[in-house]
Amino acid sequence: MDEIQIASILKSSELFPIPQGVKLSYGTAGFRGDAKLLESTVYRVGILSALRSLKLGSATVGLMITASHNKVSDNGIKVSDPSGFMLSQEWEPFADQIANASSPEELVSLIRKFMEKEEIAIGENNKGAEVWLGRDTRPSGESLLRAGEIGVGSILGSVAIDIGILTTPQLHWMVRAKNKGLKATENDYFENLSTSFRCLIDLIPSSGNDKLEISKLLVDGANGVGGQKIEELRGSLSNLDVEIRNTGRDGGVLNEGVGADFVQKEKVLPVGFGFKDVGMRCASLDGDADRLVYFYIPSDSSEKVELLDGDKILSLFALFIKEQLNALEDDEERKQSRLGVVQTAYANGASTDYLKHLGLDVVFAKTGVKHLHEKAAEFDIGIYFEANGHGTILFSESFLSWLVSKQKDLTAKGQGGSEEHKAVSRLMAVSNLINQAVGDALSGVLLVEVILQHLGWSIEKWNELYKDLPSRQIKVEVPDRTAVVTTSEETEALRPMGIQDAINSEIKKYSRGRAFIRPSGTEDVVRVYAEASTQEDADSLANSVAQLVKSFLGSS
Ligand SMILES: CC(=O)N[C@H]1[C@@H](OP(=O)(O)O)O[C@H](CO)[C@@H](O)[C@@H]1O
Ligand SMILES: [Mg+2]
Repeated sequence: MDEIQIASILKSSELFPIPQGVKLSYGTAGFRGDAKLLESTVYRVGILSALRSLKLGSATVGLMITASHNKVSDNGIKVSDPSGFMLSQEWEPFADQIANASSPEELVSLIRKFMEKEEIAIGENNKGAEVWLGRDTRPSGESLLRAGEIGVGSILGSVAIDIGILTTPQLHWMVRAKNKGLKATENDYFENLSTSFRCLIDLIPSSGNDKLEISKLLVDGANGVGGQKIEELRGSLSNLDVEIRNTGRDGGVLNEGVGADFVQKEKVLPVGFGFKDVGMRCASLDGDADRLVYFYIPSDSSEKVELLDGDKILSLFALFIKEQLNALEDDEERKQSRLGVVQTAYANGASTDYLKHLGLDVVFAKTGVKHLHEKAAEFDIGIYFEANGHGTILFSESFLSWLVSKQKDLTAKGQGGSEEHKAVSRLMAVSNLINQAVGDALSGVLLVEVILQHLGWSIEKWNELYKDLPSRQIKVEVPDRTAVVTTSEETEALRPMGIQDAINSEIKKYSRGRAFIRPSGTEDVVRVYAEASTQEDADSLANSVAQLVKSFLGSS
């Protein structure tokens, strides 16, 4: 790193002094916290993303300013690798180090060491870095984005491009497309969704179409960016009647009493929905539209909703994909294609039983989509979902090329109209529709909708795939959540010593009891999850485990 470069970082970092007494960690999904304290973090992640681009031959890297389902006064930042996936976990320690560097000099020294270790050069012979920056609708987003731009710009020769207000998955999709040399604008994203949706609609068997009159879908946009983007997309979609509420334009506050996180955790109606909507098919997105859950109001006697969470969306997708694979009649090898599903410890036990019953390979990963994504990528078709509604379907490159050649073969043999050809075409359309980079509520909604139309199913019928075991989640505020250390699958606590034995004794008291604790990676809390055969038991088990957490760790 030469003197001019050092001077550039020293000068710009003076603009963003680090707040006192804040310890930042890249966490489950990037840095998050009170927006007022984040400028220096975003500036520094701007530097990191420029270095990441240089490391990967000046490929485009994405920077997304969002705190997803957190309250509106929070914000956050996450990095999209050139592949469109999350930032490589190998770089997270560096992200932590520079975010916490206490002075401009320390920052420079950390960057210098890291560049040496990673053999990153900034110089005339290299092309500069390119970083695309997006943000959600939070009011703090604009000034944070400027801080990110200044961070990128402090690495000489780098270009920062402001892509504007986007959903997180849109930015990931655009970055992935750009680096694959494909059309990568927001319009291209919309066009890709509407074309592949249309294709799947056209492939619906006519008997499926007759069974169900297409009823209106109600969408809760969490007062965030997702509802606004569906509004933009709606014009180019036929066969989908959708009404969008909580777009954020009608005075509602982001994530307050609305959105996928609220509906999934509280299992009650979001603001803007009422008894007039009994029986309607409803979907809820989160603040940055990478999560999706469905729900309906079963009767007009309570606020409670019937929730169709990420597990149920995963089950619907798995069923549909399996049906298509089964139709590949004459190809034993590909019929055996490895279709696998990935869940976390938060998956409802009944969903896991159901998926295993379907004959699927079910594997578990740690919380956080980066962990699920990695495992799903090991299959020909890997479907992953967190119970909270974040997930997608990954198709391996080799499976996709097989599909392409199979489609050609069948057409050449005059079997263009065969069931097998249709199944191949459906799988190809799904791979285009569903966001291969990250979970995406927009593409998720479209896939759910077209599968329901294909099967001729109502939301109630879909809900009957299996019955959720009653569950309860609680957040416990403690002085130091890092005092909880878990096993790699997060189902057992190794520390504090003795707490797991105490939890086990509680679990034993309940039929189908299951419970675990883990420190949140996005909030300053310890999370408690419990499941049992009745809601009262799940609540009571969760409460007693929460008490244990308080007595072992103290309450704050
Ligand atoms: C129980 C739960 O819902 N945890 C969420 C939450 O992580 P925590 O580490 O539990 O705070 O936010 C993550 C990012 O959105 C998401 O991936 C994850 O599933
Ligand atoms: Mg989100």
